[in-house]
Amino acid sequence: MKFGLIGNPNVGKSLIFNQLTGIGVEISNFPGTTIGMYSGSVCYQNERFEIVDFPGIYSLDGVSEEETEVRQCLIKKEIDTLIIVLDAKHLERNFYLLLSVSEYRIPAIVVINMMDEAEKQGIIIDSQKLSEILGCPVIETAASEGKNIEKIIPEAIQNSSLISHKIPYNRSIEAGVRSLVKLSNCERRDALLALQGIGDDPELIETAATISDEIEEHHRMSVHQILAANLHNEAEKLASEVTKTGKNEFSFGIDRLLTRSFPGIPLMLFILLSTLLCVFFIGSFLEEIIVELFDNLLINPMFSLGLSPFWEEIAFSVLIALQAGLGIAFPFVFTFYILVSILEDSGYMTRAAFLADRAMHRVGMHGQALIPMVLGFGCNVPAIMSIRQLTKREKIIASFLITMVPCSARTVIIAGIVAVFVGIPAAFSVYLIIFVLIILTGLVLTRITPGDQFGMILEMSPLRRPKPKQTLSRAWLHMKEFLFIAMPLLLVSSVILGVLQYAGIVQAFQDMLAPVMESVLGLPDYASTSLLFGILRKEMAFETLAILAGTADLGSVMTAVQLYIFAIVSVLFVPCISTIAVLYREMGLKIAFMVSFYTLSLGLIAGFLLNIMFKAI
Ligand SMILES: Nc1nc2c(ncn2[C@@H]2O[C@H](COP(=O)(O)OP(=O)(O)OP(=O)(O)O)[C@@H](O)[C@H]2O)c(=O)[nH]1
Ligand SMILES: [Mg+2]
Repeated sequence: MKFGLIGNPNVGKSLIFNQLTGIGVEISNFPGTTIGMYSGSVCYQNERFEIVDFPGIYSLDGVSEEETEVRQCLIKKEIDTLIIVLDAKHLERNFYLLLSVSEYRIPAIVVINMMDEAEKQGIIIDSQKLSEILGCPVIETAASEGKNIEKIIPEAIQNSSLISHKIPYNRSIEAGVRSLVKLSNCERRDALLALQGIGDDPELIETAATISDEIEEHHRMSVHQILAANLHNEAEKLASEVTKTGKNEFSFGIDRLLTRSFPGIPLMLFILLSTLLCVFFIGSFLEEIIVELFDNLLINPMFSLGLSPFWEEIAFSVLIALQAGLGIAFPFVFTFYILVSILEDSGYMTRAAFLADRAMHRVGMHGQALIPMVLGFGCNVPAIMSIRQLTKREKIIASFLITMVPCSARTVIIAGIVAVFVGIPAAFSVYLIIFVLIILTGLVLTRITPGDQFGMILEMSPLRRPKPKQTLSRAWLHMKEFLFIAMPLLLVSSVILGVLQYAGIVQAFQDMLAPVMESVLGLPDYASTSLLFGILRKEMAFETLAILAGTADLGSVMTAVQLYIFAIVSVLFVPCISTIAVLYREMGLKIAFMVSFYTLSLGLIAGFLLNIMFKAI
């Protein structure tokens, strides 16, 4: 038996999935967290059951990749029982999806989650009545408190049933569906989709087109619009039948402050700047401690061992790699993710996205494109994966812009090199340069990329107090990736680098590129090797610089200007290999190549211009 958790974005599906399976998929107070499907297993009475966490969707008759993916899964009957998760505070909107799902004739149970918040807002829900209307079990839960989660699986196994509630569609739609079912011998659900032009059977689509043309002519509305209106009306009716709303939402007043241009925008700048300052301060404080411990306890004692030059080179490379990885990246990455998790879980991120929306429109993208951009601050890889929901034109623009967004690894470079060795104002100026370049790139691409620009409603996450446990576990989820993927990669690369250095190959490579490094960028020759390693993972540009310079105290071997230029070039220069790989998968070779070429040129040109400018001063 296979269960599927289905529901709108941000209703708590992944939290429920984690609690049922013990797996730790990412959860956050930001719509669209889950990208793709996660599968896990849950044990009940000595039997194992599979459970799938679907990405959040608003409807099943859209054309976005997520909606298509979920729809296909339901059509192919890959799921035996659906667990439909609703947000108790937004039943009306959530019922829209529930009603569309009911057409798929899959046994289901309904989980009304977020009951804790609904109760606080004085919303009373008659779940008994809802269960009677729908003809399937309804459970009230509060996943953040673990309330009633244990009831979900037993109920789904024993009592799940088809939703018997019928949606009163417009008469001409019902007539159209009936004739299509008779003519093409298809299922009712397929007829409903075919009338909207969705489906894989060209014959069915063709027959449906003649019927829908008639309906559309008669109603002067598309079938899609008529169906949506019918579903909306029914969802509204259902919600009013089973809910009683109490007091107004407490966040209303605060929300007005946060989302108005004034004081919203100054507040946003303040919050974002303070977040970066915290990363810089806490990160450098922790960094100093770790670097010193490494120097005193491991690196200096290693030199007194009297190893042969070859082994000394290797041991030194490994120790410096460990020092750079743990001492430089760890403090910044961890602090960064804790702060970002707090901002997201408090619900502030969607408010910031809302404010930035207007600016984004000028850059040619709508609110929904902001979600990938915000995700990009963490890591560009999931950000690129989440552009699937955008239109082709926006996908192209987003591919360029997201790969320029300073992700956590770039923050490590900016914080670890510029903030520590050059100064905090200089670190902010790097962000400023990047943002100006992102805006300029966006402005140019909007002009030259063909296609329409659409409007889009961005859903606000509720404002809530972040939970320390959840914040820490999210930061840990990202740290795990750093420790188990980045650290081994760094260690292996450092050994290879050590061997190549011993064999003189690194020097030969650097000599070849030395003219570019020295005369164009004003950097020492070994910067070329670091930049190359930075393509593996961005922060490795910084870590290998420390390895090649032979010290984590970069200020003693490079000037402030050199460190600044190095940071700018490595931050802009070619996205990391994982980003290029997802770009290739999502957008094809041409775009992946164009983005890489563009960022490479941008990095080198910016470095060159800065070099000339600093020389002139
Ligand atoms: N107060 C409260 N918060 C909850 C509850 N369930 C989930 N949350 C919070 O709601 C937010 C969204 O939870 P997720 O599990 O990521 O939601 P999702 O439905 O998987 O979202 P998408 O992946 O975007 O579709 C997180 O911050 C959770 O901690 C609940 O019952 N009560
Ligand atoms: Mg999720």
